[in-house]
Amino acid sequence: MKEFDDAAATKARNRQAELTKPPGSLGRLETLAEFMAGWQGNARPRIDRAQALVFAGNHGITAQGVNPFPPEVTAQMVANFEAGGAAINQLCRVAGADLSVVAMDLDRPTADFTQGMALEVPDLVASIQTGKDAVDPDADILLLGEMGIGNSTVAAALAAATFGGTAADWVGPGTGADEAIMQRKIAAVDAGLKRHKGAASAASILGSYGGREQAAICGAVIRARELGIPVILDGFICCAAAGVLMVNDRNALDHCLIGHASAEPGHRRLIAVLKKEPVVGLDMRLGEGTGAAVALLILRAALECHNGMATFAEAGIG
Ligand SMILES: Cc1cc2ncn([C@H]3O[C@H](COP(=O)(O)O)[C@@H](O)[C@H]3O)c2cc1C
Ligand SMILES: O=C(O)c1cccnc1
Repeated sequence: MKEFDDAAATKARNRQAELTKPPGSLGRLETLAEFMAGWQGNARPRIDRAQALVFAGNHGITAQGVNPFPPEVTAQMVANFEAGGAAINQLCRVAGADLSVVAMDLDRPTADFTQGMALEVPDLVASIQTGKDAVDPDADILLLGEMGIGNSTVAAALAAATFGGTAADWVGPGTGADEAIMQRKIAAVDAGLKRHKGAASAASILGSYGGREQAAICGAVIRARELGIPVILDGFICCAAAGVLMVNDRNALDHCLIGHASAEPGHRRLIAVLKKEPVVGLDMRLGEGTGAAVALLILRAALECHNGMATFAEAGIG
C-alpha cells in the first residue's frame, strides 16, 4: 500500500511559493497540485495517462418501483457508451481520459435487498476482483463512475448502512422520482436497513445491498491505493460505493478526490462525512463518471501551472 509522500508534497508546495504569482493566488489549483505530488510521490506530478472506468450493473431492487426509467436502460446506455454517444464519452475526450466500460452480468440482476442478500459471497468477491483487475498500473490518475438503473436507491442504502441516519436522510430523486416513487424508495431503503441491520463490515454491507458495480468501485479504489494512483470519484452513487471502505479503514479514501458536488441531496451529507471538498460544483446529477471527467480538466489546469510556470528567479521578477 502506497502512502502519501510528504517530502514530494512539501517540495511541490515550496515550488508553488516560488512561481510567478502572489503566494496562494491560484487557490485550490495549488493544493490540487500538492495532492497529486504527494500521491504520485513526485514533486512535478504528471497526467500522461488518465484512465476512466465505468462499471455497470443491474439491481433486483427495481422490482420495488424505485426507478423512473426501466432497468433495460442500463444495457442500452452501455451500448451508447460503446458507440460514443453518452455524456461521459464527450467529457472523457475533451478531458483526455481513456474510457473503459465494464458491464457486469447485466442479464443477472442482483437480488432485491428487501428480500435477502443482494450479492452472495462468491459474486461479491468476483466483483471486487473485477474492479481490481480493471485498473491500469500505468495510469497516472483513475476516474471512477457507474451505470445501473436503481443505483440512487442502492447508494442511499449503502450510505445509511455505512454512516448512519434514516432512509429519508439519504434518498433523493435520482433520475427524477416523483413523490410516489420517492415514498417507495424510502420504504425500500427502510426495509433493507431493518433486514440487514447486523451488517457491520464493508463486505457485509456490500453483500447486503450490492451491487456488482459498487463492489467493483471498491476493488478499483483499493487497487489504485496499492499502486499509488490517485483517484477521482464521481457523485453520490460513486462516493456512496467507495465510502463503504471507510467502515474497515477510516483512511481508505485518502488518495481520492471527490470530482464534483452532485445535485442529488444525499451527496451533500456524504461530502460532509467524507470531509472532502469537491473539485467542482455544477449542479450535475448524471453519474457515469461525468463529474469526475469535468474535475480532470481542472486537475490538468492545476498541473499545467505547477509544471509550466516560471519561478521568480527564472523570470527575473521581484
Ligand atoms: C438515460 C440515462 C442515462 C444515465 N446515465 C447515468 N444514469 C444514472 O442514473 C441511474 C440512477 O438513477 P435511478 O436510481 O433513478 O435509476 C444510474 O444508472 C446513474 O448512473 C443514467 C440514467 C438514465 C435514465
Ligand atoms: O450523483 C450521482 O451519482 C447521480 C445522481 C442522480 C442520478 N444518477 C447519479
